[in-house]
Amino acid sequence: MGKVLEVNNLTIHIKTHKGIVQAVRGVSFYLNEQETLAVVGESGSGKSITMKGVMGILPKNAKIVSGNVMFGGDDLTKYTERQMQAVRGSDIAMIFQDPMTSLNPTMKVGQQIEEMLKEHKKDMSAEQRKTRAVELLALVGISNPEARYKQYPHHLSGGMRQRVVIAIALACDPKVLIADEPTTALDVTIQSQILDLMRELQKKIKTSIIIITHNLGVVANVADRVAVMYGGKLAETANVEDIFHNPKHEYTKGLLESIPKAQEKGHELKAIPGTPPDLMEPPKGCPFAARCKETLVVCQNYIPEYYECGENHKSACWLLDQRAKRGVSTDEE
Ligand SMILES: Nc1ncnc2c1ncn2[C@@H]1O[C@H](COP(=O)(O)OP(=O)(O)OP(=O)(O)O)[C@@H](O)[C@H]1O
Repeated sequence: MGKVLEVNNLTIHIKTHKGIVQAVRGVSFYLNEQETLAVVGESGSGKSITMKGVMGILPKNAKIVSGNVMFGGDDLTKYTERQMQAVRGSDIAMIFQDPMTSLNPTMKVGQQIEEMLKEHKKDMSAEQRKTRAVELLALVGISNPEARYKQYPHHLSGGMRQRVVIAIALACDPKVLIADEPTTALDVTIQSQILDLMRELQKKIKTSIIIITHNLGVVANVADRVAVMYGGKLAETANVEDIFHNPKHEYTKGLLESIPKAQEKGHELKAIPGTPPDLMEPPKGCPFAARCKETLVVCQNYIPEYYECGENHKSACWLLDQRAKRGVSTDEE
């Protein structure tokens, strides 16, 4: 399967009045055609800034320091803002956390879908746009789409609004859809409906999807592969089965223990003790060392490289080093 997007060694710094935040520190990943990749990590791990870097919508104080974003044979980091505007929406679309902030409250939902078409599909007639808008509303599972087309966002429930946001994002058949926490603003039942919808849509329209979330639990049924981020770096990437059944990074294991299990009554949730590192002064060694139960001295001082743990499976953990495996101390003591 071909790669639709490839990010290599992306490094992004954010300038603040207190200093420079090293928000993304040499992140590399790829997205295959028709695949769903989940990027998972606690708040502040750098997920959103990474994707904003990919989309060319970084805040003004943020800058790509190095690395590239390869899409269709081009490096998007070299594109001008005008070129990126053409890419956004038509080739790569992004959905944000809160559907209410992405929708225009003063415009009917049908019109909002048509705006997207007007911008990117200039040869469509008004009639074709309307037909397409209604078709898209139906595609995202909105019943009675003809009537909904004429309604304003406040007429719709939260789940419906999120469906409209997805319809707008899909209007121009993007090759890649990036969904940033598409479900946090919604209740759990709606969350799973939206994720099911994304799964279904992927089969129908063959888009590649990146889902950004802090909740590893919600991606179990939707993702093909998972990239776990921590402290501005990727900790582990693997197929979803391996992440759940054969995790290699202590951070991934910690995230798994903190997933609420609905069936198990009295299941004790174990939040990972401690807090993520300050990215203004990132630790010298493994970013997770300070919270890791298995930490070695080497972890404090040197950043681990990525160890191959199987097919599509890489983890940045010193415990996977042959020396640690043989019981030889990699510590300096
Ligand atoms: N506009 C900004 N100005 C300054 N620092 C920022 C800005 N946006 C993000 N950061 C910092 O960059 C780092 C990465 O943030 P990012 O939003 O990418 O994390 P995240 O993993 O997506 O978290 P969340 O799930 O809370 O969105 C954090 O340390 C954050 O405080």
